[in-house]
Amino acid sequence: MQAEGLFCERDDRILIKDLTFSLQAGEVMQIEGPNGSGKTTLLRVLCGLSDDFEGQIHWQGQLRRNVDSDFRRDTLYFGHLTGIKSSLTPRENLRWILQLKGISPAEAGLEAKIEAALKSVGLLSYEDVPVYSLSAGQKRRVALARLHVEPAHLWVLDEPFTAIDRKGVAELEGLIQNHAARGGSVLITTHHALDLPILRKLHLGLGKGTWQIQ
Ligand SMILES: Nc1ncnc2c1ncn2[C@@H]1O[C@H](COP(=O)(O)OP(=O)(O)OP(=O)(O)O)[C@@H](O)[C@H]1O
Repeated sequence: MQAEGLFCERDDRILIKDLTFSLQAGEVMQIEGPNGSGKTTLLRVLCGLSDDFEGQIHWQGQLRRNVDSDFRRDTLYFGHLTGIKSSLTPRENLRWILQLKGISPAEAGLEAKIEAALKSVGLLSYEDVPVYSLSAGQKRRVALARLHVEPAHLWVLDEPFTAIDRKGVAELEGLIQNHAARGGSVLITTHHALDLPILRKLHLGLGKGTWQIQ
């Protein structure tokens, strides 16, 4: 993904000014900055969830808006609202999310994959209870199970560690590392100090749209 000359303001406050960067296959980029500096806004802009910006975003060498359906198919967006439905069970949620990506529930091996994903996030024996009866951390874990089953080149993770216990944090770091090692790309916002080898940082300043890449 390449972003060129991004400019973004909200409520007359400039969040991002003249931001240019690229994210290559195998790279993890952490977007950091104080509360309200524009991290979520930037992720939403990059993913096409907000059109309120200036500048250009390219995906696989093409303007992202021209290849929007390819981009969505190849992107996993994990936001503050995780897209998990409370009335469905963890198993049903994963089936539904995969269906949205065009994967048929009848696909060979899919049920075993879903089961393995739920086991990996510590939800074995909770597969068939409605999500509304799970704890806050377990609900986030249902959403994190997507990372095990949903095929996507680009992971966009907005504060994925919220409500996750220490073991879960280490597991998620491992997942991110493996994804990058397989050639995937990751954009992540977190206030947590990440322990990952392939890590660039984009720091957003608070006010006037300043930024810095390390
Ligand atoms: N749709 C919107 N309309 C008006 N203001 C908005 C909108 N979206 C975001 N903002 C404002 O833009 C600023 C940046 O918000 P954003 O959620 O991107 O920050 P953040 O860096 O992710 O913050 P945090 O670390 O607290 O999650 C905030 O002051 C917010 O109120």
